[in-house]
Amino acid sequence: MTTDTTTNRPTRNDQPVVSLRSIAVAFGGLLALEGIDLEVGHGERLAVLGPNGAGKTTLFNVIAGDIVPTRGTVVLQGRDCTMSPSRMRPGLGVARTYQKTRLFNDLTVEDNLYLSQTGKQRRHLSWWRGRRDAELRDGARAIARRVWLAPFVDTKVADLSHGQRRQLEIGMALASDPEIMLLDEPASGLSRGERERLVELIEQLEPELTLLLIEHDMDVALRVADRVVVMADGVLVAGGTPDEIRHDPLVHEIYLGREGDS
Ligand SMILES: Nc1ncnc2c1ncn2[C@@H]1O[C@H](COP(=O)(O)OP(=O)(O)OP(=O)(O)O)[C@@H](O)[C@H]1O
Repeated sequence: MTTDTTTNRPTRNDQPVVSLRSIAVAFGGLLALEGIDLEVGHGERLAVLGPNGAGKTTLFNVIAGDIVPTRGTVVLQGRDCTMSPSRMRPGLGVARTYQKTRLFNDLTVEDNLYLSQTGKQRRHLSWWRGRRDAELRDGARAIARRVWLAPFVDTKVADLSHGQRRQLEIGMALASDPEIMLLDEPASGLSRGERERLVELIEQLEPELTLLLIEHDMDVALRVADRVVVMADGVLVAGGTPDEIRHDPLVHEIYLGREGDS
């Protein structure tokens, strides 16, 4: 494996970008994940489906370093990262969004994006040194354009619509220039029109970006993904193309059946 000396990240090769091997996570007596083997390729768009409590967020927490697995190995871009803490993961190319919004409501869109770039300071001091404030301002506005918020750079987050906040959260994650992006229920609580816009936004992100998406909305998940895995009770129970998953009776029983019950 070679390393890009400017970013200190492993460079692209044929290895999977994300490789989880025999992952288990126990919370006391509860096994939230068990025997998870999962590989995600460069630029792949993977949707993770499953009913409440299936283990989807725990899976993301393991990839993002928020949880050290009880057993198993996490390999990101060829590097064993099992024990590396979450603060190191952006340097390994990982960014994520959360179910609950983590924006600064009283600041503008530009200020939020500005600050999300300065967050790199801790991670890439060499990157930060010599950069002028104006460059970071330019960077913030460039990210706003990437997430279709250019007309709102001077708008306070508190005055954005729910959908625009989701767009901004994706922008905040993009600010660390990630190779792997974890989107945790980006469409939750959005109107039909907002969901449509979000799907289009996600679809036009750079094809090189590897994307993992947790989404309860099957329509959103199956449109955005080129591969889907389904979880239930901490294990992977199905996987395939969106079309295969759409017609899988087991998936209907496990996922849609339970969702319909709730
Ligand atoms: N920090 C924790 N401590 C104890 N139990 C936890 C913790 N985090 C998650 N769990 C439990 O682990 C299981 C999996 O939770 P997880 O949040 O990963 O599921 P999920 O598929 O993301 O659910 P949802 O769709 O509701 O977000 C659940 O039973 C949950 O209660």
